[in-house]
Amino acid sequence: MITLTIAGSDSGGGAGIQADIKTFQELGVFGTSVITALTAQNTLGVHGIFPTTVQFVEAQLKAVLEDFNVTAIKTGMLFNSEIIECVAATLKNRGLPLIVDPVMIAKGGASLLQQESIQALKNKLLPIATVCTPNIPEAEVISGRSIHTEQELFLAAQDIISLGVQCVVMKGGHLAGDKAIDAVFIKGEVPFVLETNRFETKHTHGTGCTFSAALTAEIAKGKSLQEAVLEAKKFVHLAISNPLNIGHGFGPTNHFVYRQLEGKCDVVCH
Ligand SMILES: Nc1ncnc2c1ncn2[C@@H]1O[C@H](COP(=O)(O)OP(=O)(O)O)[C@@H](O)[C@H]1O
Ligand SMILES: Cc1ncc(COP(=O)(O)OP(=O)(O)O)c(N)n1
Repeated sequence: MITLTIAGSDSGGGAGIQADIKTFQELGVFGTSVITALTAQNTLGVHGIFPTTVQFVEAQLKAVLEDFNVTAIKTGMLFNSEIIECVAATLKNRGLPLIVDPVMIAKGGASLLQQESIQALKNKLLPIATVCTPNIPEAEVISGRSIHTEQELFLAAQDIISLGVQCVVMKGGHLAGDKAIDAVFIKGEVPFVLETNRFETKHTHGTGCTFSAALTAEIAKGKSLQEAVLEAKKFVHLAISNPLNIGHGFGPTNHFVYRQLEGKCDVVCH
């Protein structure tokens, strides 16, 4: 199985391309990459961004797609409208599962997507996406609604599905409470929730990238959306709850532990 991640590089190794490739590897799929931007980043924050030219994004896409039999693709940090439009035009009509993690702002506050690119994300990329995995602030930006209640969460998910996405996973890492809850909306099906205990830690850098990469790996293996989101939730929960304590700030998660524990993790599904 071969996957492709189209995302930014995190020199600190906890998020972006690096988190994706590590996750693919741990889940037994071969990862390829298209790098949209270099970030000078560590556990203390994003210190610089150097975007790739759209011509070179296109060259990387061509090189990977003309040689490898890719079975699922994910996007992360896309940075600007030109890159989004290039990615969407290249992937349109290929019929491959596309997982869009609509990365906008790093936890430290750095902007990883230019504000004026939201329309390109909504109008070009999401209509060809299989799954979109927003956290709550990203879902608010895409849907244009503030999300404080279950009803607002449901309506925001419907708004995103109406853009053409088949499945929306609303990641609840930013919600308060002692549970880490993600709500899964699949077009035409009854929504469900995946729930684990919330692990008290500051080392959550790259959780969203890791979750969406695990989801992509499982979809590449041919798992159903329901099976794939469950396995991705297990992967990220184990990675968060067994921290490595690396760096002086908000550290990365533990990408090794899922394999070491053979994926054993309690997730409540209701
Ligand atoms: N402290 C935590 N304990 C357990 N799970 C968490 C914790 N923080 C986030 N998660 C889980 O990590 C995944 C990524 O969520 P989130 O942190 O919201 O994404 P992002 O990095 O895009 O903001 C979700 O499955 C979420 O429930
Ligand atoms: C290069 C790069 N891509 C994405 C992110 C954001 O990752 P995320 O999983 O949302 O985690 P935080 O950075 O928000 O902790 C990133 N930082 N860098």
